[in-house]
Amino acid sequence: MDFVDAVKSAAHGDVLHGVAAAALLGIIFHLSIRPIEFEFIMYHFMAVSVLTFVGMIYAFGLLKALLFAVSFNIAVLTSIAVYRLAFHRCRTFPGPLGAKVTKFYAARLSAKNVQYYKELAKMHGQYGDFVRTGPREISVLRKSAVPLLYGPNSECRKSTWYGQTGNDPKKCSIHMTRDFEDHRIRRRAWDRGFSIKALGTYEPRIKAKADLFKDQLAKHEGQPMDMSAWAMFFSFDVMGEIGFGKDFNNLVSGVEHSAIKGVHAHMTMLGIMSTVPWLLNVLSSIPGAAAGYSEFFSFCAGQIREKHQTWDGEKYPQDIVSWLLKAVKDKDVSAPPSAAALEDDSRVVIIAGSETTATTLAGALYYLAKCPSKQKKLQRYLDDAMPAGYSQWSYEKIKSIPYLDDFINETLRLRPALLTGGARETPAKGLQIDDTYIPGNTNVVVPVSLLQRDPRWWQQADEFIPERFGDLKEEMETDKAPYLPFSLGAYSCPGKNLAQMSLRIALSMIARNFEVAFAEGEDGQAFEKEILDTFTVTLPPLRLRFSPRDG
Ligand code: HEM
Repeated sequence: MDFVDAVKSAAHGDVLHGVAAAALLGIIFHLSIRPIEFEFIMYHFMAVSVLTFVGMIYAFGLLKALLFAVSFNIAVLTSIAVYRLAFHRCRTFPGPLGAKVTKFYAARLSAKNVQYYKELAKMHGQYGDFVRTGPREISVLRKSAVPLLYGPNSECRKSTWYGQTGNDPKKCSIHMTRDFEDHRIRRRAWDRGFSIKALGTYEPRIKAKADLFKDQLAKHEGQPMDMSAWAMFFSFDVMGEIGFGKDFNNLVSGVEHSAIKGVHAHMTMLGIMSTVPWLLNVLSSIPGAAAGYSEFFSFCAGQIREKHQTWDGEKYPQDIVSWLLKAVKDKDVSAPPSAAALEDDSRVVIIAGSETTATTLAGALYYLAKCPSKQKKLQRYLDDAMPAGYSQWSYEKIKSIPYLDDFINETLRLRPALLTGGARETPAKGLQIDDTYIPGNTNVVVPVSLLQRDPRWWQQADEFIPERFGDLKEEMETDKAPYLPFSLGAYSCPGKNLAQMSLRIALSMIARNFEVAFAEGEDGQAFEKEILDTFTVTLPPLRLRFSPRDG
């Protein structure tokens, strides 16, 4: 009996044949969708499934429809599991059984404590440097993987993770653009906004924000202040100013901007769900499901509208979004290809620019408090550069204090702003990493936070030693160790110089003007151990006390 007959017989009450036909259909369905990136049409598939189910109820009645649907789904899932375990191109890689079958395994691990990077560490401890962490995902803990995945000649594109907000390159941000060529072209508009000349226009405005920060620290002299929150206020205000030419007013009010609140409130959920590449895609397609972000989305859209009206296209752009608008106005090929893409880019400005800088600044302040001798050393360099006090501050002066950069670099080594992000997909021909061949079209994760603390390449790996980037560089073989807090290559961070500028300005202001110590009852343990892996990092509170140094 062939398949059509089977369906007919089902219609005539032959339930068993119907169930078998549905199961067969399930297997055929799985085999036929295997070559495509099905995660990107999952939402459509689900919608079609619901319609088909309703049609089946109409044709066969509820009970039979249920039976056929269950049979179809069990067959699909069994076929997927058998294929992934026994026939998949990644089948020979070791890893937990659950991870080999489904990415929901990673979601479950992430949901435990939202510290997926720790789970990755455990898996690498158990299975070695190459672990199958998803059906077609390998996590690699090898220094040699870095240039192959992120180097200038890498042929690896962004992984399927980047398709989770939709896979239309005309509508998504630069960060979610997976196609090499599309990305390369769009990157030019961004890079103009971070040129040396553009940075020169940003510097005095960042300094003005740092001075507002200084006023708040002085006002709260000796009182505990949550630096996870205040570092965020600083960096959001900087990105408001440099990203949009707008005052977000966090530093003055001491309150988080309402548009950002919703984003932060949903960061944990985002961190868990984004481990399954299609889950966010499906949810974001359901009207109302992303309500938590709606204020942030409409805020950014409003900012773009406002800019369109107020921006003088003849003037030299004063902020990053104006650089993107200029590309649109000039009909430059690098311009965001649609209004939706421009809006998405504006959201990236805030998220990519603020969260990362804030967590790094909070991290640096943590180390100031934790390592008083390093704090003293940094203060000596700053005092030498400004013997008569902070009034002598200039960016030129602090930029040439190598220890300030060493301090920031070491913070970024121990506390990178992206703990496990930045996965890449191997080219169709695959990728050879040392003696291991990774098959083509496989997502590869390089857990940066583990790599940057790996004792195989880093001496006294868990200790905060800024000198490893300076006087002890040769002795500690720093240049040979894997270090990529801003990632590397074509998709690396375009905002690196801006971030470094903000961090130098803020850290030099704080260390020059204040003694930094843990507040009473704070020992930094939670800040050290309880950071959440939500693509960017979510920090627990860090209560510090600031006492003025001069007078
Ligand atoms: C300490 C601060 C910062 C750190 C550690 C950092 C780190 C990173 C990393 C690791 C990536 C690569 C992400 C990936 O591969 O998916 C990235 C991308 C990006 N960053 Fe940053 N970043 C920082 C600050 C900034 C700032 C201030 C901006 C300014 C808006 C910015 C804008 C971006 C953008 C637009 C991308 C996407 C680039 C692309 O896909 O071509 N970042 N950043």
